[in-house]
Amino acid sequence: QIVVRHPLDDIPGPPPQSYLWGNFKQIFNAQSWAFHQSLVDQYGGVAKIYGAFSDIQLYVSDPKALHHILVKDQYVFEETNWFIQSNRMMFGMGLFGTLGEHHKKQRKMLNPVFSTNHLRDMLPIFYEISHKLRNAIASRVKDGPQEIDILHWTTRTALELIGQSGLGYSFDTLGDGTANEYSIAVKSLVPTIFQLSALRRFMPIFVKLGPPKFRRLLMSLVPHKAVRRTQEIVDIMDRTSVEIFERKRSALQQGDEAVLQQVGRGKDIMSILLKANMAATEEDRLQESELLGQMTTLIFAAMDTTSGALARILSTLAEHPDVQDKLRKELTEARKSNDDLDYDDLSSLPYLDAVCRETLRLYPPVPYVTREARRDIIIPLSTPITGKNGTDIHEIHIPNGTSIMVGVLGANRNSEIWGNDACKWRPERWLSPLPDSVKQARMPGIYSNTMSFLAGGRACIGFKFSQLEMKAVLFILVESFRFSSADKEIMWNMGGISSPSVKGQQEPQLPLIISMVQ
Ligand code: HEM
Repeated sequence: QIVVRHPLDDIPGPPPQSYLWGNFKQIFNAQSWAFHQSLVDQYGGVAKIYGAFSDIQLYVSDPKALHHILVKDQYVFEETNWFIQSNRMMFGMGLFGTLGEHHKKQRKMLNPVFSTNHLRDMLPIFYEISHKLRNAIASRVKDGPQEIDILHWTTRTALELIGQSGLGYSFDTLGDGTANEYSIAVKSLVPTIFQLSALRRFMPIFVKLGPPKFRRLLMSLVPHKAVRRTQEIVDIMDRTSVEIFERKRSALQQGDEAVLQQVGRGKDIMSILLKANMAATEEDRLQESELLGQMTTLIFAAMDTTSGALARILSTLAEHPDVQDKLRKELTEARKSNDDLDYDDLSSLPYLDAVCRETLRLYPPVPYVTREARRDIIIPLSTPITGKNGTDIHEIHIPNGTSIMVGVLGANRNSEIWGNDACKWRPERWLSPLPDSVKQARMPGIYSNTMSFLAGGRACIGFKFSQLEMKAVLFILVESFRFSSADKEIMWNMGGISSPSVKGQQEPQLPLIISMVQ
């Protein structure tokens, strides 16, 4: 009998549940939190897991291995083919649809747009929207505490924040009027494509089936409601992007006065990008289709991440009234006059910063991402793991084609790095120097020794933008309102982006009791 050995045979990990599903159902279910955590607790920085048809994959949270996967050897460990191909179909040739040098060229053009200087200009927009949100909630709770689905409001706010400051376009006045077609479409995108998680994996085959028109026809024949809805959503997003883009371009051609008349007053990401692109050398310049592709990419990347993070912070504050009171004290003391705080003052409020960091560490809105080795490669580990045969493993030979789950959650909650209270929400940890183990771990993440915004050339381009918008919203909300838990069990559902719901109910929501601060 011939026994074929696999290079990853010695790596320990949980047994597959079945040949067909491997550990797939344990990894990708809405309540996989404990399973992800157990991979780190039981097996260390690298665990072997099985995908569908028992495809051998790795769950990685070891800092040095992550540095290789996301930074040093990032062009070996690219996004998976199905991710890139399905993103191209949905968002066009934006940052989520390109690889290698092409992606690098787009980042080069986009990075300066996210600079601190531009962010400073966006802060007034963030405040304006936060005040609208405040007024909308105040009108509902002025006569006494009310149960309010805060996710509904953080989602509308997050869309308006990225709409105005990203696209220079207002989708929602945060009033009582009905939502427009675009906001309805974009809000249902993530839940809809979540239903297509398995089908998306066939995208690399699908895109080879002839020209786009033919594929579109084929797509319309697939007997699946979510496929049809995705098509509708993509069409609406595409139509809107083209319309906004044309308006922007014509304003730029008409000159400064016309630019200033627009929502965002020409300070939004797309206006800056368009201007920069016109001034760029031939070699650096992006094509029009690439600029268009960035628009829905930005909305998609910014909306559910930000709204989920804001909702998570508010519900965690509701569970910890002492922290909420302490935070409110910091905010009210900081507001010396009626003015909103400027960029530097808002960014450097220590307790607000600690609350944001701690929530994003413990509850990363994107709990994992996937990558795929595009050739055989060896990666070293910071901490050796014990192989199945009892010997220490210091480096791993990864075969071409292996899928990697980058364990954001696992890395952020590692007790060897963060201490025994790694799984506890404790903002105070950020107010004194972090333990030496955190510095020594050298986690490659771009944000506060965590992986929440990832690392390397595909790390979150909007991470500073996101900090600032969240702080502006939290400043206004927490000084005005008191948040407490409603008598309902909240489930946080793991997915590409995590979202809350009430136990026993499907649709995303997060009810909290809100009252005015007297
Ligand atoms: C709490 C909020 C946010 C979190 C936790 C977050 C997290 C992430 C993560 C983990 C990635 C990597 C995804 C992957 O490789 O598959 C990413 C990428 C990205 N994010 Fe964010 N993000 C947040 C907010 C934002 C905001 C507000 C913006 C825009 C203003 C933004 C724009 C992007 C873009 C464009 C990418 C793609 C980058 C690339 O491929 O080069 N994100 N984000």
